[in-house]
Amino acid sequence: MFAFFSIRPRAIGASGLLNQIRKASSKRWQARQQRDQFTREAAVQGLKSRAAFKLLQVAVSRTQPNGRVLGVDIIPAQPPKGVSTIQGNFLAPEIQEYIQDFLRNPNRGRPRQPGAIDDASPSLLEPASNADPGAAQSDDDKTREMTVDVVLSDMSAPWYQTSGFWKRSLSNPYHRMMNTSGNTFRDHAGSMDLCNAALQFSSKVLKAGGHFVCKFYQGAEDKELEKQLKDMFQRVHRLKPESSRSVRLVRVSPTPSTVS
Ligand SMILES: C[S@@+](CC[C@H](N)C(=O)[O-])C[C@H]1O[C@@H](n2cnc3c(N)ncnc32)[C@H](O)[C@@H]1O
Repeated sequence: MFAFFSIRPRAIGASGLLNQIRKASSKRWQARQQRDQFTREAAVQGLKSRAAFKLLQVAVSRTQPNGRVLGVDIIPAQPPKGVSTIQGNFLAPEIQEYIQDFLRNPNRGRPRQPGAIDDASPSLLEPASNADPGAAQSDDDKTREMTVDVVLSDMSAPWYQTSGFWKRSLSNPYHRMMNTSGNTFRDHAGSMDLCNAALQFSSKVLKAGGHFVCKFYQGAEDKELEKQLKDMFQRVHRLKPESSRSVRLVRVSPTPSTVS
């Protein structure tokens, strides 16, 4: 159920008070941004925001010159140069299948060479092959699909969009939705679903020796996630990065055993 509320100031004085509160909160936000070492550093390095410290732009710089970086988000996001993006719900099986298709094709996400023919893409002109799409994949086929070095998830359930609907350009998409509801249990449960989906997906695409990183909100179910990680990977680290302001934690697991 959705409910709409509007707050109408009862007297002119109340409107002034609201403005003052807004200004004070905006000043506090600005002061905190200026103090924040990671925001300052991001500005110096020309990165999009402090979030970039955790994510895509860093991924691009670490994987140059031959790597590929694919970002997935349910809301429109302008990718940094050198990143491919898919807009879709990662929890939907068809989106995960689409991502796997992308990964299977070694030419996707790379600069096109003049005159090169993309052999790995299915032709739109020729009839589809007679191969039974439901045929079971052999173990060899599955292993060949495990080509990814790092799966990194900082997904957190988007909250309702409340402003910015008028922005319609791709380079400046509408405001990001809030990423926490303020309800600790709800944030935790939502983040566990997203981490579990990312982990399950990793078991299909991560190569032996690959890494899995995910962000989650602490709670009752995270022990179970940690147990699963320990079954799949040789080392599991749990930490709260310095650049994170909130109580969220990140679990990092380098040097995994073979994921099957
Ligand atoms: C903390 S933000 C990450 C922002 C982004 N990494 C960046 O650097 O700007 C969490 C993101 O997870 C996305 N998200 C949440 N649930 C998702 C889902 N089911 N599928 C895809 N993306 C999702 C949200 O839309 C949001 O942009």
